[in-house]
Amino acid sequence: MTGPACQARAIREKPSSYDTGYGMETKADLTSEPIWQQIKTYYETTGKNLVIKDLFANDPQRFKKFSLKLSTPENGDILFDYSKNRIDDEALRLLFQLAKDRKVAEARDAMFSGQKINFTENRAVLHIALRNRSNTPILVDGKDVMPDVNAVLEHMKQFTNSVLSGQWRGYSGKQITDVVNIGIGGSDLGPLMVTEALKPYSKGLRLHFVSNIDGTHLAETLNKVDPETVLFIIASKTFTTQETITNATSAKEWFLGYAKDQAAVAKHFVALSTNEPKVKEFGIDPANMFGFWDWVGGRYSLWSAIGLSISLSIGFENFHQLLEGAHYLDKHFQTAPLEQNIPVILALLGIWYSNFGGSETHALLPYDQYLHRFAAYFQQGDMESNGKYVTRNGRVANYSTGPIVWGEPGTNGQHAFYQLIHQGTRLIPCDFIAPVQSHNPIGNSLHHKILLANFLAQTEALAMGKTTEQATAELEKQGLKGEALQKILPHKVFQGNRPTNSIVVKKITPFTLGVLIATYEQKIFTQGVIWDINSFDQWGVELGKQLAKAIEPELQDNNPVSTHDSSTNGLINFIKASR
Ligand SMILES: O=P(O)(O)OC[C@H]1O[C@H](O)[C@H](O)[C@@H](O)[C@@H]1O
Repeated sequence: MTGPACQARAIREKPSSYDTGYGMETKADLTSEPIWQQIKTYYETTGKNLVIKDLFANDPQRFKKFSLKLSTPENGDILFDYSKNRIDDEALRLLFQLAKDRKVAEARDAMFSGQKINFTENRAVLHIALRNRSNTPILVDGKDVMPDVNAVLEHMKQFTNSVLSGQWRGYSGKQITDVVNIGIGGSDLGPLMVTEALKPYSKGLRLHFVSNIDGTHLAETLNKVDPETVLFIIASKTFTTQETITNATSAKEWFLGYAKDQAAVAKHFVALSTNEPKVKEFGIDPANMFGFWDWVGGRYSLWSAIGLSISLSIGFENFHQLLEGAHYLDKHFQTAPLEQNIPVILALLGIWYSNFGGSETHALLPYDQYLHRFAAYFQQGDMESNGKYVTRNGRVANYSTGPIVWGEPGTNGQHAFYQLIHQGTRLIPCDFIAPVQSHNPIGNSLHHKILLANFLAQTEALAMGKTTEQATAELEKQGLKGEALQKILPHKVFQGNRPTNSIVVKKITPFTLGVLIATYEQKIFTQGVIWDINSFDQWGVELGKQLAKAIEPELQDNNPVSTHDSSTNGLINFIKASR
């Protein structure tokens, strides 16, 4: 056989020098997919001219059509309203086709069945197993991981109960009152975000988190705790992270300065890690180690032993509820048709705006003070997962991938950066998250009524804006006319057409929080599949670590350096001369 047919066969049969991990052929470049071109054309001809206000005016059924309700067994309904977007039936049809053509369902099934989809590290991606409360077997290299998952959960339960009941005592016989989690990145952000979000469920221990290598973080925390009643949790998947090991070593020195007995360490230090030899080397008894596995990514690890501080804060039953909520969402993600699949819809809307509409960022705006670290948590969750320019087939992507994620809780954000969302020159898709019920209905729920009114008003204002006619009428009412009115008028007009999603839960409970976190995790997964990137490695953080290791010894003495670029040399030499 010769000619193009032979060539095509040769291309198909060419052994791949890497494993894409999905058990399927390497994908075509995204922008050369016919569906990509179709969406592009549709965006250019129709999509960019869609006006949310008109879409509502022309379709009384729009909310009904573009919203979904999930009914949880015991935590009320969850409403997902995506009608305030610049989309119509055809845009959605094309986007769902994109998800199909990019094999989102196949990739999802590959993840859930334990395939090593994190091919640059040759690892499965199984945070879903950590919350697989159905206990269906999940195999990695032919071995069911669920017995190990359940054994660690049991260990966490026993330990939590023992500390909370007061059975676990410090070296001088006192009960534990404070827990200090020492970890960074995924070993910090998740437990911190969740313990803050679920504070109303606290069982009484005071929780502290030390992450930064800046000595201030540890010093300020140690000032607040008593060596006789503090428990240090050293949380590190690798147990080699410089910040965490340095902070943990200093914490141990501080502790021994009071306890003066090496044996006391066992009563005040536990480790959460995949690396038993390093845990031992640090001086923590393996009996006080809670393990997990290489198939748990750091930024997906709050469901693992890394969640021990969560369990200590809210009790094991509530931690279990968090897992149940995430599992509930996982089942939705696995079984709902793409057209009714909330994470998939969120992912596709993000792609619509970022790849076709040119948006650069995505705002997460929870109208709940307890969720004040939610956006910070998903900065790592999203940006470390999808901040990649190399595709799975090793090429440089010629399209944008992960967005810049940011946000603050409402209403604080309204008085800070919402101006730019309303009247700035950039397109900023926003997700609003709100609970119907507050944990603190003070003032006969007055506060919460005002909070919810603001959430509703903002999404309405962003979508509908204020026309020239409306603004004119308002100014006239204030007595302005003629030139004076014309001068101020353009500043009072809101174009609107700013897209938002609204997610409303009955209450922020462990279960509903589990649903929310898993929703965004699976959204990130879906986008990574469509963009054809590996969402589960993070090589991009390595270079800075390497260079820091090389620079650190150069800061030992005061001799000027000249081995770097002139800026880095200049900065180092300034620091040396100024200390
Ligand atoms: O848990 P550790 O091994 O200490 O890692 C902590 C963090 O360090 C890194 O540099 C990674 O970028 C993060 O993904 C990780 O969560």
